[in-house]
Amino acid sequence: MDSVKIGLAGAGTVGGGVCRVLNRNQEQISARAGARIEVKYVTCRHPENRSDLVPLVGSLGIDWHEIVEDPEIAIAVEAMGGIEPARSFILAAIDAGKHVVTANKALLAQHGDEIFDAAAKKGVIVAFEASVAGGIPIIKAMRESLVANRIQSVVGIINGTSNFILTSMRKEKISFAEALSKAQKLGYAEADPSFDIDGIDAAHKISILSSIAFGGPISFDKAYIEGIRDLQNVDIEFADQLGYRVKLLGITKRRGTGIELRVHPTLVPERRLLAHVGGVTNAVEVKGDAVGSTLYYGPGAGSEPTASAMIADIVDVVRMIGVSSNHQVPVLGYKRKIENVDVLPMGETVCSYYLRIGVTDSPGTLADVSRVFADMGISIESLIQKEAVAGQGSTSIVLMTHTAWEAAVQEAIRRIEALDCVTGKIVLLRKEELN
Ligand SMILES: NC(=O)C1=CN([C@@H]2O[C@H](COP(=O)(O)OP(=O)(O)OC[C@H]3O[C@@H](n4cnc5c(N)ncnc54)[C@H](O)[C@@H]3O)[C@@H](O)[C@H]2O)C=CC1
Ligand SMILES: N[C@@H](CC=O)C(=O)O
Ligand code: NA
Repeated sequence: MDSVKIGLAGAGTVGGGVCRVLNRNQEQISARAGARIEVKYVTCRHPENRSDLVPLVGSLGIDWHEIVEDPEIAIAVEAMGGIEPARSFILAAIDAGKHVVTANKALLAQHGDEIFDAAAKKGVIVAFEASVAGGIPIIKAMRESLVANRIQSVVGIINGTSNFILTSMRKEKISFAEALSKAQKLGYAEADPSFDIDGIDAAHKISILSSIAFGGPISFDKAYIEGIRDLQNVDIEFADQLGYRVKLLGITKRRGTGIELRVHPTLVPERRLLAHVGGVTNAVEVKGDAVGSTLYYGPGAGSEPTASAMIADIVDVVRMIGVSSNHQVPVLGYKRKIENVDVLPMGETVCSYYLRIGVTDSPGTLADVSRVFADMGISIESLIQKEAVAGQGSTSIVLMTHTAWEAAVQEAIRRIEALDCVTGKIVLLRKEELN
């Protein structure tokens, strides 16, 4: 059996997992790939601390240039994370005629155009299954298995860390900080965890999926992004009482001649499958005109689940070595715009809303608030007015709206916050019906 040599830059949670799984399942993987896959060279910042990897790989070093300059290495695997030097490593590897496998969604969301362009010119593959939803084969499903469809929407829980935090806060009643620290210890979080809790990582991922679904370049810069950092327990509890779970969702869907692209904490009806996806697990619902609604579920982060996706890419590349780039699966709908759809401004999206309004406990308050909604043409689906705590003189109105334009809801909030009877900022969460 022939052998294919790979060079791996980055040997942390993900890179370490790639070495372990490749070594453990070497025989099966090689038989399936039709070639023996050998990790010739691994680079990381502190090879002196990675004696565990020594028996698993050819050699360990610090300088990724060695991978790029080694003509024996056919596939450069990037698991360093961040923008630099990951971008330089990938571009140099492409320039040297190597195929690339990466888990780096931040890099692809921001520099994907440059990287895929360079790869197309060189006729090499850039594979990125691990970049979205960890071990779930969502990229493969969307690029290959759903190719017959006009995609209508992609909606998912695509950040394991924030889902882990939300689940722990709700079930174990532990604090946000404690849940985040647990997720970091388990290797789920990004090097900068604000990417996870501020929705940026989910936005990187949904931008990649949106580009695959609808064609055109990756539009991360046009995504609306809101994370879970400011989410309060009281809203998780109200949502529960109303029959919803709060999930951080990545959403991209057709609306008229455009597409919505957004990430925010979302109320998901309890009866939907996505409401019950807990911990680090991810789930993505893809709707196509031919297939209908499909759901992909599995571990969205962690060492070996992510390694599983990277090794699948490595095997795919091994099978394609020598095949002309015209016969390879195209990267995205990329550049050859499949359809002429642009990302809509957030004001032009349509949702139903949960609003919690702090008000003084005085006559006419509810009428004043309701009048603003009526004036803006927003209809209220349900409303709870909490009883005032004795002696405090203030209370909350919690309401759900029917679908409305985001711009109209924002204007209503501006007007309501200006009323004398309203105390403080209104809390807004969006709702998604799903299947
Ligand atoms: N941890 C996870 O569950 C998942 C991570 N990813 C992505 O995989 C990539 C790697 O993530 P982790 O393994 O979690 O990170 P990590 O921090 O555990 O590992 C990073 C590795 O890269 C090396 N490295 C970083 N910067 C370097 C530099 N400038 N020069 C040389 N070596 C450098 C470090 O020494 C370390 O070995 C990131 O792009 C991340 O977004 C993707 C899916 C899941
Ligand atoms: N930090 C990410 C890792 C996987 O992409 C997450 O929590 O989902
Ligand atoms: Na994946």
